Amino acid sequence: MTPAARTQAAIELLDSIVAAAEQGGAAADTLIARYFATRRYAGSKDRRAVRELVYAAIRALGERPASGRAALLALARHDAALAATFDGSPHGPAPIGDETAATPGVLPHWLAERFAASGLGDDEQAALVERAPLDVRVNRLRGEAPAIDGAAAIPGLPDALRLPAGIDLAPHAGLIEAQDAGSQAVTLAAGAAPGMTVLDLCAGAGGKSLALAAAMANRGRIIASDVDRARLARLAPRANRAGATIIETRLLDGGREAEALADIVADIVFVDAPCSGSGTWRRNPEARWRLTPERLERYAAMQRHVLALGAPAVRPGGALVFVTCSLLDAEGADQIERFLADHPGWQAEPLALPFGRAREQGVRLTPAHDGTDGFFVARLRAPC
Ligand SMILES: C[S@@+](CC[C@H](N)C(=O)[O-])C[C@H]1O[C@@H](n2cnc3c(N)ncnc32)[C@H](O)[C@@H]1O
Repeated sequence: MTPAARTQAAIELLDSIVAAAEQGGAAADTLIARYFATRRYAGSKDRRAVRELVYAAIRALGERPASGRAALLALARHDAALAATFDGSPHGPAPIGDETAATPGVLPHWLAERFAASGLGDDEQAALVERAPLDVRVNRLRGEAPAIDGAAAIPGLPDALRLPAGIDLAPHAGLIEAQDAGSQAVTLAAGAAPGMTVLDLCAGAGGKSLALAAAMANRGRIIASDVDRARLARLAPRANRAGATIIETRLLDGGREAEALADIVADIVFVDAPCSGSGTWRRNPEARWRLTPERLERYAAMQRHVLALGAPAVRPGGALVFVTCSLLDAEGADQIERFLADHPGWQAEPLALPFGRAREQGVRLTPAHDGTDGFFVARLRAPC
């Protein structure tokens, strides 16, 4: 592909990413994979260059741009080589005329206000869309850490490694799980130990269920539940590879979850609640173009729902651990304040984690402060 054709491809991809953000369509990575699946003429260097251009534009623009062309014009203003590819050649974009480029920024205006109100200023906001490192968890149920060139330990997390970008993890399936250091740290907050009964209420495909099983040395019982059949179905083969035999899955029927959970008396109920994912935007920065105040309120309502579902399954004196990968108080501290107001006798407990800072009754990890994905976690003790 010529440089101009690469620019045109990035424009087309950004058009579809903008439309998907508006209409709740697929993620940018999926759209990029689909685009190239039908364009076999694009070599690996072309694909990499187009992908980098697309992500550079996504990271540079806080507000959703009007079009892919407006997005790339914003980059071209400060990049003469890119501007030169708008040359009108057969597969390239039309020359730059008198037109409006998108406005650079980190976040949509309304979200910048919500972050500021949640105690996160400009530096914290900027770090939300920087590139994320590749962190993994060594699954001690399968053995010791393999020797990998460039692997670095992460202080405070004995099972974590930070790896150089682009490492192929497939040869280490079962022994190494891709898992951000922040995700590992909040799972430690559960305090899961061998012999316990743990309900992982929103288990998804089981990333944290596997970490809980390792923390429990594969002794005890983990019930991994979720309302999403497809996600939960991915857990069993992963657990198999990881040697985590104590995990049983339980598919929940949305709206009738309480009935399906009625028999459970758990030492720990771990609620990794559905959320905006604002703490993980380093990995999918276009997600900030999707969020609206209405969607945020829907997530907050789901969090209230799953917290209320989890509480009755905690044994007297047991713990309810609430986690979101979000930095917004609406999806963190505010949820805990409300839960405690509605559930007399419950108490938030102090947490000793290798990362994070106290935020009201919980702990918050941020990309700027901790170098991890962003999380909120709180541990609530049930009355005896
Ligand atoms: C943040 S994700 C969980 C990620 C997962 N724990 C992991 O570590 O990979 C939130 C999950 O909550 C699930 N969920 C949403 N509403 C739920 C409900 N009412 N009951 C149980 N799970 C629910 C979603 O399907 C989604 O898989």
